[in-house]
Amino acid sequence: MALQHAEIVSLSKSVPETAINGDEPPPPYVLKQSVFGSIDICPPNGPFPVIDISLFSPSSSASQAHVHKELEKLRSALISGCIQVIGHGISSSFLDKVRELGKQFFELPMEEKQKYARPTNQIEGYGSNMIISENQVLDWSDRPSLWVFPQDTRNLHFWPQNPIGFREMLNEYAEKVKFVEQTLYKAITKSLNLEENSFLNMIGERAPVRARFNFYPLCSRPDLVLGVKPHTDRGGITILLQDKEVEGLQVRVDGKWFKIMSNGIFKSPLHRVVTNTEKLRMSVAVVSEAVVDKEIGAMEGLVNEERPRLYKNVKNFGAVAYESYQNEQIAMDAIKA
Ligand SMILES: O=C(O)CCC(=O)C(=O)O
Ligand SMILES: [Fe+2]
Repeated sequence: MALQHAEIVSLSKSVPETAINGDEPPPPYVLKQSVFGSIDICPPNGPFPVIDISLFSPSSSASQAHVHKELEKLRSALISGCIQVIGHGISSSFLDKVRELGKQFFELPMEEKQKYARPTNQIEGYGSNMIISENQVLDWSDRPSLWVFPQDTRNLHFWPQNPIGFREMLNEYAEKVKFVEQTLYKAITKSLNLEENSFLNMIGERAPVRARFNFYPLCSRPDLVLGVKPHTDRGGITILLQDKEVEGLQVRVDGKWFKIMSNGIFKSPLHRVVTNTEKLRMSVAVVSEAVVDKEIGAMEGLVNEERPRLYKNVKNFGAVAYESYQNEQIAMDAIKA
C-alpha cells in the first residue's frame, strides 16, 4: 500500500515559500491531462441542503413528525453526499477562533512550523503531500494533519504550541466535532430504518479521527494547479469548516461514488479545491475512519434481491483511498463486488 512506499522526490522549497515570491508553479505542481477534466473556475456548489441536527438530540422538544421530516431530508440530501449542518451548538465566535489560530500558525516562520514537521513516510505532522512517485502531481497546499481520537493515540509533539492556545482550541474543537459526528452517524442510520448505533458499531469504538488544517497559499497560476486534486474522502463522515471569505471547494454532485456501508444509497462525492491569485484560503477537515483492522461492508438490511451487494467488505479502506488518490483513480472502483 502507498504508505509503505519510500518518499522518492524532494523539492527545494515548500508551497508557501514558492508562493511568497509569486513564482510560476514548479512543474511537479502543474496538472497534466486529468481524467476528471480541466481546472475551470466554476461557480461554487450550493447551497447544500441544510439539516438542523438539534432536532435529533434526545432533549429536543420537536414533534415526532418534525424529526421524521428532518430525517427524510437528511436521507435525500445524502444521495449527493453533502449537507450544511446547523443546530450543532458550536458558537460562531469559537469557530472564528479555530480559523484565526489556524491562520496564525500558518503565518509563523517556516523554521517554527518545521518543529512539527511530518516525518518522511508518516501521515501525521505539518507538511504537504507524501511523495510516492515521480509522476505524482502535487497539491498547492500544506497542512498540519493530527490524530485527535482516540485520545490516547494523540502525538502531542506534532500539536503546535505556537500560537498560544492552539492545542487547547484543537482539543475543544475535536470534542465538539465528535459530538456532531456521532449525532450524524446515528441520524443517518435512523434515516435508513436501522438501529441507530449500527454504523458506529461497525467503525469501532476506537475509530481514529484526524484533524487537517488545510492552507492554500495564493497562486500565480490557478489555471495550472489545484489546491487538492480530485478525491473522495477516506473516512465515513468528514466535517469541514470552510473559510469565511475565500471559496475554492468544488464538489461533483452528479458523480457516481458511493459509501460502502449504505450499499450505495449514500454517496461519497468527488471533490477538489481550486486556488486563486488574491487570498490565502484555509479549511479544517475532521475525518473519521474505521478502526484499521475492522472490516466494513454493507449493513444487514440494505442488501436484498433488488439491491444486491455493490462493494466487497474491506479493511483499512483509508490505504486504498490514499493510493487511488495519488494515482487519480476512484477508490470505490477498487472494491466493487
Ligand atoms: O479545503 C477544502 O474545502 C476541502 C479539503 C478536503 O477536501 C480535505 O481535506 O479532504
Ligand atoms: Fe476531501
